[in-house]
Amino acid sequence: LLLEPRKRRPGEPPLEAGWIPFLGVALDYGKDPLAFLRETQKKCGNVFTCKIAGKYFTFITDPFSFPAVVRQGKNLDFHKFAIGFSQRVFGHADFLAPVYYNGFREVHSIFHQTLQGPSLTQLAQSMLGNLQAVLRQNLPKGEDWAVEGLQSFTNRVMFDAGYLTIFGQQDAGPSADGDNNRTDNKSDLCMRQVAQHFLVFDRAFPEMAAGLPIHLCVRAWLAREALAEKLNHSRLQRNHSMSALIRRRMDAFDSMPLDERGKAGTHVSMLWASQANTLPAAFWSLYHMLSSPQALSAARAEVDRVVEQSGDPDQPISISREQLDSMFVLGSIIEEALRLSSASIMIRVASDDFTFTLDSGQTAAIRKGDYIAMYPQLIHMDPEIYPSPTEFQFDRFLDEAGQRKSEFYKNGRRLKHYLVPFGSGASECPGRFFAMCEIKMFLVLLLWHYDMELAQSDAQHRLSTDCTRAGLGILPPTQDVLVRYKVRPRSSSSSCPQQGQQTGEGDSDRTVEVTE
Ligand code: HEM
Repeated sequence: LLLEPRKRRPGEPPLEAGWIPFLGVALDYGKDPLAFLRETQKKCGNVFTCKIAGKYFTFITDPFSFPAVVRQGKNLDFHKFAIGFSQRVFGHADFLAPVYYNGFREVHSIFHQTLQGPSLTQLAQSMLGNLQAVLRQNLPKGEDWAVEGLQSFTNRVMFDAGYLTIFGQQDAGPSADGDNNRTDNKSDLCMRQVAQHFLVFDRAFPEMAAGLPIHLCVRAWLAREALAEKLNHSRLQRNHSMSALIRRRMDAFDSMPLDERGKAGTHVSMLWASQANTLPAAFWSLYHMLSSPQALSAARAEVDRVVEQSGDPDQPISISREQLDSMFVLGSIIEEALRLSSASIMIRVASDDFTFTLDSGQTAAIRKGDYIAMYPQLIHMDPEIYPSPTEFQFDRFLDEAGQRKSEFYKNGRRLKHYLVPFGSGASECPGRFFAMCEIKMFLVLLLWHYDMELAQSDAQHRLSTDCTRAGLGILPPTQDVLVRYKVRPRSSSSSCPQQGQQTGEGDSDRTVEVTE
């Protein structure tokens, strides 16, 4: 029965089932999803169903119809797909089982309580302290240029600071020179191992997303188990300066009928969610800024203006809520980098047969169990919405007054969903404000403390995105590029973020607040 070709029923959207049994159009889709969807849209219109690896996906490609999907009526379920996938990849419990239902709802509400609103201020404050500490430990202090891969540099700094902010740090005890605030070699080595395991695990995501069982991706499986070992509750309990997000999740999981490995699996999923998109997004923001002389000079002027107001340039940077919010140039650079590199897919499962009505009034009959999919890259690369869509224009998200631009049009109508790197509706990323904030702070610190430029040969050629990860979020570059950097001469005494130290929420009196 599985091999019997599905017939299009009256009222259903056009069906692209390909000619290969089971796979359907999986190969064409997998080669270049954006090109495939554009072609099919031209042929079939704004709604069509594709058979991909035995499953039926109905793509809604008209951005004006997105709100009807993300409003998530009773017929469209987000959790069924997301939890099934997450369980398979991270090896945690099946949270759709009735025994976990109430506990899971509570766990889900923790995202918003700890990543947004007043908690975000604390989290951002902690991240700023950790970023300054990591930079202080890693960057050259003399006047010579250091040379490194931009991706490896970004991953190192952002992974370490992000990890310490979310999971806290192991108590390393006083170091030989008596400096309690320094991370000694032992815990530094530990952090490098965690980062290495994370990258190995993350690299296997395209295969796992395509359905390959993790046990067949042996290196990824071993890396995942090593991460789960690091994030088990007895170890985490020894960490200090842990975020409220993880503290509250630990309490919630302790009150559920889960074994220790099952609890650790949920923390591995949180580690992945907090890092997998942030690292490439930070990379592209920095890369595009360094590649564009206009972007770099506008960003530097903005940072100098804002940071100089905040007191003693020799002290670790403190940034108030208003100051961070007033950095529209950096905001525009990050949003433009996200627009160019984001290739996520939003999926819902039809929990019943129903009829979907598009914004135009056109209807489409949907079968129970089919997937409804939206692919925001179609919007991000639409030349009608974004002229010269493949070009980086640092001021694309600035209006005439130099403030954040939020008016974009298609067919003369204003769009609600013009930039969707964080998803939308029930599945919208709860960490989006924190993500914007941490990338902004990363750029502020680099611009303030360092001179940085792409190595000459790398400055001339354009990097491309790694499309094998299409559907998974922010695409990384296909290769790394060299960057050189040194301490920015400022005054005789100011150099790098000297006094910064790793901080947890509430550890520091710096003020960093961000707007949602
Ligand atoms: C630039 C950085 C980021 C991007 C582009 C991004 C993007 C996304 C997207 C597209 C989704 C929805 C996936 C879906 O529809 O299934 C998502 C979900 C999620 N993200 Fe992010 N994210 C980023 C950073 C973060 C950070 C820093 C955190 C936490 C500290 C985080 C936590 C989460 C969580 C917990 C979910 C799952 C939400 C749920 O199950 O309802 N993300 N993210």
